[in-house]
Amino acid sequence: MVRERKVEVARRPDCSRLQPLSREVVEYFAQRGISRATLERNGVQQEYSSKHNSQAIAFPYYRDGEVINIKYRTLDKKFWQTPGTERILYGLDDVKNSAEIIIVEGEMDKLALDEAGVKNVISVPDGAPRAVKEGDLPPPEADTKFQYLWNCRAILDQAVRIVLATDSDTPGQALAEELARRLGRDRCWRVRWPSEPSSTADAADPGAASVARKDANEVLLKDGPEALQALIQDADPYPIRGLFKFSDFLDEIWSMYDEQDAMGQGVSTGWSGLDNYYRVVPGELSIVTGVPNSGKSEWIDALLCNLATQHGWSFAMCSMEKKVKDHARQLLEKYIGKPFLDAKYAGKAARMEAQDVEEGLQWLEERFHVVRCEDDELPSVDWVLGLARAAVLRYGIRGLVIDPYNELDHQRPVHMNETEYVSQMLTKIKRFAQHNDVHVWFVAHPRQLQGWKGEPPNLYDISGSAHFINKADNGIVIHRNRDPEQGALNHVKVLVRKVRNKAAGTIGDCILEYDRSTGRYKDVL
Ligand SMILES: Nc1ncnc2c1ncn2[C@@H]1O[C@H](COP(=O)(O)OP(=O)(O)OP(=O)(O)O)[C@@H](O)[C@H]1O
Repeated sequence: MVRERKVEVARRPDCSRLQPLSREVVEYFAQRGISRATLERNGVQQEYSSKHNSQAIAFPYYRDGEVINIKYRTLDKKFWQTPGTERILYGLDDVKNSAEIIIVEGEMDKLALDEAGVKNVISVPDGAPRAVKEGDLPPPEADTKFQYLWNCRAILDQAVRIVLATDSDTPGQALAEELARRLGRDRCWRVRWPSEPSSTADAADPGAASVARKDANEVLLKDGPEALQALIQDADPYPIRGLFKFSDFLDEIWSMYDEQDAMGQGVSTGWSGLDNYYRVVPGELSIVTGVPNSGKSEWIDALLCNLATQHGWSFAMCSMEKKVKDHARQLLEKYIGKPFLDAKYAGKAARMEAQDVEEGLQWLEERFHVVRCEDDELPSVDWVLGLARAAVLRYGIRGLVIDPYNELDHQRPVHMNETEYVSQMLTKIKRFAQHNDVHVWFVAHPRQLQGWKGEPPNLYDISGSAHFINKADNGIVIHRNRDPEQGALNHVKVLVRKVRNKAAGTIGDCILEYDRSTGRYKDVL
């Protein structure tokens, strides 16, 4: 059996007790710049409230000449509406068939604009929310707070330009956002109410009248009808998420100019020879490759040590192939400049003292954060980026190392090929880098090279996908000579094969000299 749906019929308010405005109420409006003629045009009346033991202003909400709701307001600002009535917008009959509609936050602002000769104005009935509600919009039938919009949809749908003239405070701006979400940002504009001048000259003059205005009524009262009309006329297009103008980035553009783009040109690697080709820019992604044992990890560690000591950077490192104690040893050797162990690799160099270890450990504590997966499973890229984000918030890291790529868990969905998968993963990493202003070094191995004769691999040799090179901001190949006839064995080539940001570098090769006992690199002069 089909259950009969109970249709709720909205109540109509009782208009029989409405009275013409008293002198006191007319005077109240006059003090706010609103004339008797405007009040009459909008049918504003009054009614005695026994509950409040005072007269209340009555704002009738008309639709097609019929009173659908009445909003009451005492002179000391107590508000109520007839329960059970249909919620609609105030002033609806003034915007019938209007291509342009102005929406304000209260009846007083609607009347203020009317006074200034701007008639195509409606007001929301219930003021502004405290904040924008997170998450997706509810379906219209569940959108109780904004039911008035859905009830007036036919009229609102006709507007091609909707000017949001809600208050300048936080709730007013939240209301503008909630309205724009529902009405469509592309046809919304917003009024920029005058704000306090920021110049110290003005601030220093306490006698200067405040120029900040919160709403239409205040502008009418303090600046007059023409000023109010002009503000409505000059409304700005409502921002559309994801669609910008360069002027939205003026601060960044000018600070880049004024500061000679100190960060955009990157910071020194600590090796002047390499700085000609590669400098480290926060927010970029560098892919580092090289044949096994070429020294990729060693070189990245040495670079991080330089960045830490010379620029005070700190890092999160996800180096899955290394034991933590070995990684600590390698970093300490670079920092202290002495071998950690009395072992063959140290040659004749004396090992570091316990005091050096103490000092170095203190430095490691400040500069490096280790990302490690405690269980046997391989970590996913999302897991690594989640921890790196935590390290940004907690420790302010400027760099992240993921070494190597193949030690991440690659659970590729069945519908995705490897190219798509790598592309999506690198997009996540780039987004992380950009949003957090963190430089990411991503180590990827080349595929097995057939008939390899000792030459450096190509970036396109990286196993998996050409996306590595396409998506990277920088592509670096680390290569070391293993043939004494070809040159010194401790020479390491840093082959900069891709640089997207011309302010930070260019393609080219640099040779560094490796000191096996300390793991340090220096320029070959
Ligand atoms: N120029 C060099 N001369 C001699 N030994 C070097 C040189 N560069 C690096 N090494 C040594 O090679 C070893 C491997 O270095 P590292 O782990 O950095 O290489 P990798 O390219 O990251 O290796 P893998 O691809 O296997 O991860 C280390 O013991 C390091 O000391």
